[in-house]
Amino acid sequence: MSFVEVVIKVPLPRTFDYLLIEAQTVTVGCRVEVSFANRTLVALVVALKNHSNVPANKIKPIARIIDCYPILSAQHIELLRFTAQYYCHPLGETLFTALPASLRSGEHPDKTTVATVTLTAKGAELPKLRSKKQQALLSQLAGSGASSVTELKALGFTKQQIDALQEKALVEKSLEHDTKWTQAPRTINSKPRLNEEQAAAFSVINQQQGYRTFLLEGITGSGKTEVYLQCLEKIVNSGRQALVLVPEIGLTPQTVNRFRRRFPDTPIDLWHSNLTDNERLHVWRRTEQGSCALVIGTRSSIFLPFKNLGMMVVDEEHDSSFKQQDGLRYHARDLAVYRSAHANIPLILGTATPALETLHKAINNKFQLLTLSKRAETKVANQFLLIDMKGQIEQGGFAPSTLQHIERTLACAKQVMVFLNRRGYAPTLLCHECGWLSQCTHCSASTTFHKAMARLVCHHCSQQSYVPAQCPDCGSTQIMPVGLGTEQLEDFLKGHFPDTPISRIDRDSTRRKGALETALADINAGGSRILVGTQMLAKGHHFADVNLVVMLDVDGGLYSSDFRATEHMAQLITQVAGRAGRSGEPGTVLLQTHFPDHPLLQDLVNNGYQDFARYALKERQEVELPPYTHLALVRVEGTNAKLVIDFLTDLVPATPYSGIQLLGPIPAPMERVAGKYRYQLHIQAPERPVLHRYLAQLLSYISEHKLANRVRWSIDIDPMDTY
Ligand SMILES: Nc1ncnc2c1ncn2[C@@H]1O[C@H](COP(=O)(O)OP(=O)(O)OP(=O)(O)O)[C@@H](O)[C@H]1O
Ligand SMILES: [Zn+2]
Repeated sequence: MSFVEVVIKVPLPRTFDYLLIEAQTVTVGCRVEVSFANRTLVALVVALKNHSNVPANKIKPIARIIDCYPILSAQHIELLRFTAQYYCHPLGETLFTALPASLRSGEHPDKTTVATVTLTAKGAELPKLRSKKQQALLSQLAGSGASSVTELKALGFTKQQIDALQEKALVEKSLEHDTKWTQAPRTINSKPRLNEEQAAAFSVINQQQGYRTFLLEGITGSGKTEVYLQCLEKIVNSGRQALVLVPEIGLTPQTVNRFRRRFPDTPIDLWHSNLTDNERLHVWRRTEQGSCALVIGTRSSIFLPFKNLGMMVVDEEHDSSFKQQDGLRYHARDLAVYRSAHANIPLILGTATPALETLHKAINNKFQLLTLSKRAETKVANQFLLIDMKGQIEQGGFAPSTLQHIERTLACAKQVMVFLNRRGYAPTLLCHECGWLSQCTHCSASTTFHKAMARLVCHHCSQQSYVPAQCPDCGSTQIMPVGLGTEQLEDFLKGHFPDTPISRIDRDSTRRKGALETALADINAGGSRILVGTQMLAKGHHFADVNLVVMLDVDGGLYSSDFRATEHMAQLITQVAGRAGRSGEPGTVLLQTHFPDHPLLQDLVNNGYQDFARYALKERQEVELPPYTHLALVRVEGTNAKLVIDFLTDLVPATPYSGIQLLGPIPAPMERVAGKYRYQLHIQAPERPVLHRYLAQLLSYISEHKLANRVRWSIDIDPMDTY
């Protein structure tokens, strides 16, 4: 008798055996249909065996075999097995999380192909068109050759525009996968000559055979991307594929265009959360069949099944968007390290502000440190100025001297960037008479006042309500906004500089499709002179004319209960500051703070992130926090606070476990979100194997616990924040 061991998408940390009837053949990595708890479900075969411990009268046969060929290779299953085990997540859920939705639901892997678009001979003549967008699409294609739909969409083009050109017979779509690109040498467009430091880093990486992780620590604007591009050239020229992981908001048209311009006839695909299910399936298949050379993708592209991967790059490796914050809480950068070691290929982690974990590994020679200490285009470093806000008479959140700086910069025909990491008009409303504050009724948080929408919005559960005309508590009409948001900054600046065009970039202003692309294009064309924005504006952009960067409210990070807060603050300040003075003249960075003498802030602005980070590592070592110890969180939430606390209390053993430190149950920093109470247990160990052994025991204890089904619980390995 033959049996198959399968995983199913259920939250149980185990596999299931089914019987293979004679004449049925199936291999590991194929999907089958099985009956499970009176339902028919898609399952994935992870092993074949001759024996099963399930009694013969209990074992059920497979209902149907879906695939003749495996949809996951053994090597890929191995990566996902590791992921499941490391992140203490059920293997079934892990495998199904990695798969694109269409494959999860049992559809044929070639159910869909999303076209590649090329100019026809008629299109190549670039006829004049009435529609500007269609004209732009034509010239894009003239420059790029065949382009994937995912790429064109990332550049802001739409399906309608592509279809319109097809109707006019100016473009054609082809549906086939082909690997022709691996044979012909690629066209590589002109590139700058690397400076000395870039050349040194490039030659080390380029000579690397097999696995090695490089930390490319290069200050903002030092030309890290240029180093990636030149390293990738060798990979695609040898017919191998590469994955470039970028933060969620790093996938800008500018980034895409940079790769496209350098590799004009190389198949490039994009992977991010806005793809349709069909597009996802298509990119998945293209990587698997080897028909695309480069994927630029966000976090989950780490699970793409490349046929012949030759290199991986993680850009802005410190970015917290690489960590998934629910379900399978994996860190794409950490999995990239594992994956490249297994595939025996080089990995580049690039950043101006390495995560302390990464820096620690580089200092201990687990990773190789490569440094770029000079800006590629500007010779002089930016100047930092701390504006002491104590006792200042603010206008719209700005100190008078800040406004003077802005005025002077505008007068020199340069652009100004104003950064505040809070969207909306004001973070809360206050009743002047009784002290009432606008609070979310479902969360322990205040609701943000959005003036243009005339709504109060909770940024944690998205609940919206009308702005009250009177205080709900005392009936007073003296309700006023307190605190600052980007919407208010824009309002104020428009009043203060009435003739100056201003762009605001945050989640609210860019909700409409194409709005972000339009705003960025406008900034780059020099149309807007003041840019106001949240972190969407902070990273990766190259605005040549920005000469002054103003950061408001940097104090939050200095006094926070989260041990990573200062690290994140320093990264943010450095990244935002790096937007200034990117071409030619050095820029100025103004930080408004109430604590200009704070030692961390002083260290950061006088000695730079490099120095700050090494000092911060020492501090972590002294207080035995990651990366010197390893941390896991058990997070529990539920509508009944008592059940949540009882359950967590019960997980704390009566006698301590050797090598393990427990803290909790403690309330999460935001104790209630969307009506649920949230508590956590911190588990810390100096050695990773000790932590994982303990977690394995804990998991089996939880699986038998009578309260485990009455609350929502999860385990977070290497948590990025404690919220
Ligand atoms: N060797 C070089 N010679 C001339 N220009 C260069 C060179 N290397 C990079 N540049 C240019 O310098 C600018 C900054 O380079 P790049 O974007 O690669 O830096 P980065 O380190 O990736 O920046 P950031 O961290 O801020 O995103 C770009 O306009 C790039 O074209
Ligand atoms: Zn809420």
